Amino acid sequence: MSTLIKAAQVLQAGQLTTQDILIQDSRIKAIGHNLNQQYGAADQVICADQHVVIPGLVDVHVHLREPGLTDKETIDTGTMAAAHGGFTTVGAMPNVEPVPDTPEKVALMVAENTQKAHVHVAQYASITKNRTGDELVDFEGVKQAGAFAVSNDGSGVQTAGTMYQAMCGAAKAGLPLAAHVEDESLKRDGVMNAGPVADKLGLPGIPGISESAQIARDVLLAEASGVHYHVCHISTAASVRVVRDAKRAGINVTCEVSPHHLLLTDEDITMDNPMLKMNPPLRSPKDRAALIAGLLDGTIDMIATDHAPHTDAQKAGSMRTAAFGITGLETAFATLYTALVKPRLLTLSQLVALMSTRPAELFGLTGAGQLKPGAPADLAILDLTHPYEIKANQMLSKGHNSPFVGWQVYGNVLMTLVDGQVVYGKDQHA
Ligand SMILES: NC(=O)N[C@@H](CC(=O)O)C(=O)O
Ligand SMILES: [Zn+2]
Ligand SMILES: [Zn+2]
Repeated sequence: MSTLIKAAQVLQAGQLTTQDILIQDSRIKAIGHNLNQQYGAADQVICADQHVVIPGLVDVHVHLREPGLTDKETIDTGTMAAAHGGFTTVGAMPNVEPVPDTPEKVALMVAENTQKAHVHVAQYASITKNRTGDELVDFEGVKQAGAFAVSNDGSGVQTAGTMYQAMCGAAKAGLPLAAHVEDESLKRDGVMNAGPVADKLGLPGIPGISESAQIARDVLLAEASGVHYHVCHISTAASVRVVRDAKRAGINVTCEVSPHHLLLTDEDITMDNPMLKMNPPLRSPKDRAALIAGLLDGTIDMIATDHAPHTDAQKAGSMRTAAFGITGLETAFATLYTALVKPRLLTLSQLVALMSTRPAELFGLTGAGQLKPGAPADLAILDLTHPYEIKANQMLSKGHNSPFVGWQVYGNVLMTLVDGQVVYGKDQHA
C-alpha cells in the first residue's frame, strides 16, 4: 500500500518547503518533487493543499486511565484524543488500577495498548510497589516486559534512601526514572499555588519548595547513581534554577514542562474554579517567565501535556474537593503555537523539536519524531492559517476538564497518520 501526500509544506531542518511525501506501507519512502515519475502512481493520494506537515508529536506524560479508571478515559478514547492533537506516540503513566509494578502486569498493559491504541503507546512501570510504597519494582524485569521508563507519577518518592536505591536499579536496567517531585512534608493540603492569590481567595496553598527541594535532593542522588533522571511537569523558577545548575555540573538530568504552566498563572484564578486545579498548581507570573526562559536556554528539554482526564462530577464544585488535573492532548499544539510561535517567542521548528524530536531522542523512542525517508510514517497535517475556537464537544477524550475551552487559536490538526495509516481526519471526526 502506498500513499502520496501532495503539495505539503514540509518542515525539515527548520525550513518549510513545498514537497510531496511518498509513504510505502508503514514508512516514509521519499520526500521531494514529481515522485510518481520515479516511483509510479500511488494507491492513495492525499492533497495537503499547502498545509504544514510535521513529524507526529510525542508526549511522554499522559494518563490513559486504563485499567481501572475507565470512567475517566480508556486506551481507545485517550489515544484518539492524542491523534486529534497531532500526537503519534504517548507515554502512559502508571497511576492506574492495578499499578504496573511487576513484569507480568507491565506485559499485560503493553499487550492491551498494542491491541487497543490508535497511536504508539510507550508504557511506564512504577518505581515502587503500588506506586507509593518503599519496596522497589524489578527494574530488569519490567524493562524486559516492555516498560520504556519508570515513574510514580501522582506521588513523589518521599525518602532519599528509596529514591537512591531506585535510581541505582533503574540505571543498571537502562531505564529513565521520571519523577513527580513533591515533598509531602512541605506540601500541606493545598489546592493551588501558595501566595497572595491563594490568600485572597482563602484557599490553602501548595508551596513551590515542595517541588524544588525534592529536585535538589534528587539531582545529587542522580549524580551518585548515574541514572537518567527526568523531572515531570516542572513548575517553579527555583526548580528551573536547580536543573540548570545540575546540567552545568554534568548530571544526567532532563525535564519537561506542561503547556498550562507556560500559558497560565495563578493570577488567572479569579475565583474558586476546579478547571484550574492541577498538580503541580499554576504558579506565579515570575515562575512562568522562568519556565519560558528555561525553554529558550535549553534547561527545559521538552513539553509534555500531563493529560489528566477526569469525569465531570470529579471536576465539579470547589477546588477544595475536586480532582487535580486537566486534559491536554487536544489543545497543546494549538495553544502553544498561538501563544508562543505566533508572537515569535519560539519558532515552529523549536516547538516541534520540544514536542516531538527531543522527547523521542531523550527517551530512546526509536523511530518517533522524525520526518525523513526510512522513518516510520508518523506525521500530522496542520492548518496554521485559519483560527478556530476550542470546543468541549469536539474533544475525543472522555474528559472535558480543560481550561482552554473557548480559546481562539491557530494550529488545527487536519489529519494524523501513524505507521502510514490515517488515524484521525478532521472530515471524519469533526
Ligand atoms: N497532574 C495532575 O493534577 N493529576 C494527575 C497526576 C499527576 O500528574 O501527578 C492525575 O493522574 O490526575
Ligand atoms: Zn505528576
Ligand atoms: Zn501526570
